Amino acid sequence: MADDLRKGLEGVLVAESELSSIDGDAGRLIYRGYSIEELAEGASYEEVVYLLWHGRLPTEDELESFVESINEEREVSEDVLATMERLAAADEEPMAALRTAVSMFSASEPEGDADPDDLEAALRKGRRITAKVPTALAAFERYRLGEEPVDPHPDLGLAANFLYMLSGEAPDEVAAETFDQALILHADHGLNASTFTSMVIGSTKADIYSAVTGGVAALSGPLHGGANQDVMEVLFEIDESGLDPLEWVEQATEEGRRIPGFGHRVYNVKDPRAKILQRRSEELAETGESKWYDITTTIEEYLTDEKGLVEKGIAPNVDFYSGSVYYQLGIPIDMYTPIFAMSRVGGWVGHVLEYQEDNRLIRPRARYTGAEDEEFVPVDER
Ligand SMILES: CC(=O)SCCNC(=O)CCNC(=O)[C@H](O)C(C)(C)COP(=O)(O)OP(=O)(O)OC[C@H]1O[C@@H](n2cnc3c(N)ncnc32)[C@H](O)[C@@H]1OP(=O)(O)O
Ligand SMILES: O=C([O-])CC(=O)C(=O)O
Repeated sequence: MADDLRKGLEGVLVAESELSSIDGDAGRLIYRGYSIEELAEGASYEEVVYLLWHGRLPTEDELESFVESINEEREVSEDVLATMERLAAADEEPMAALRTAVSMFSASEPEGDADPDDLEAALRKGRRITAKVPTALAAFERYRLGEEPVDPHPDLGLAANFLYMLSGEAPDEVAAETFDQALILHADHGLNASTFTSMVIGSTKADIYSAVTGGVAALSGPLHGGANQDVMEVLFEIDESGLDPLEWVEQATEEGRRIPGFGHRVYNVKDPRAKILQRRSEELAETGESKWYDITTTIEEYLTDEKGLVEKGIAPNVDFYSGSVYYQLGIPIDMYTPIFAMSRVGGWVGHVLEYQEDNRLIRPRARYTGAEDEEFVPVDER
């Protein structure tokens, strides 16, 4: 058995997957062979989820019935709503509320505890989770505002409907398209920490609700999905500091601060999704507030040109520009990471089921560095 220790499992191959592939040196991302740029431009989030789950793009009819099958499952139980209301009143973090909601969804699962080897049933459950996450999240936000939840809109797709359920108003075309694109960009990304977490849970043949709940938990950390909120916090900090963004970033790097939204385990160059989101942020800045876009580009230029971070392989990741996009869409900051989760459900479900087709319990080991041959002394003699 190999004894080399790969901390953080960096570069370790643990599975084969047909879902997505990242070329970290070229800055290229594909979902099942299709470039992220083309999918972001031409597909909808539901289309991409279909692609991830079924291995090919849907026909028009297939897409229509897939969207319908998601829309039919969007309602959440009264128990979930009541819990969202209580958690909102208790000022709970949205990611924690979402984690709780996903865990609760299983209580109203119409197929009950299906056979763990029934992957078709698991996929239907995954579809129910995908459908319900936006409803639970939007309800949580409405309760926080002291408002009643808004029922899902029968004619809107997942992205537009989420914005509708947040505000009670149907979004304009630009907002709906931008948000849909953001969901596509976040849908899958190889064996990132949250996807791997879901796969580990799935590999024990625990159900898909458990696997997705674990995915939400893993995504919440600042080294992973939590970074998009941190980027916006940094932009606020800069704005409130009264410093020129350039001065701020000089000072911050001198203090050795890590800039959220920079660096990635796989990319050594700028993340292709950051490029797309940067363009969206720029477009929104043209008709709205340009401050946030300006600050982010100043930081990026400084870290690239002056600090040479990009030469060291530390470049903007997907989280760097998503914050300013969401902010301009009027989405509350602490919903950014839950939105990431809302999209990544597609990838989590896809990877868990793909792995289970040829399942092997995931169980690595640690090199033991503790004591040997200690003599046990009973507690009353210690
Ligand atoms: C959706 C996502 O999950 S994308 C990632 C979101 N997370 C962030 O944006 C948080 C900021 N970034 C980071 O903390 C890291 O880049 C990670 C966690 C994403 C990747 O980490 P790892 O691959 O483990 O790299 P690691 O943390 O070992 O850093 C390697 C080197 O790059 C430096 N570095 C990494 N990220 C940054 C950063 N954002 N700013 C400044 N320096 C950085 C580290 O200081 C380290 O330098 P050293 O070797 O001189 O000590
Ligand atoms: O791949 C990773 O390590 C992080 C991630 O989920 C992403 O970039 O979308």
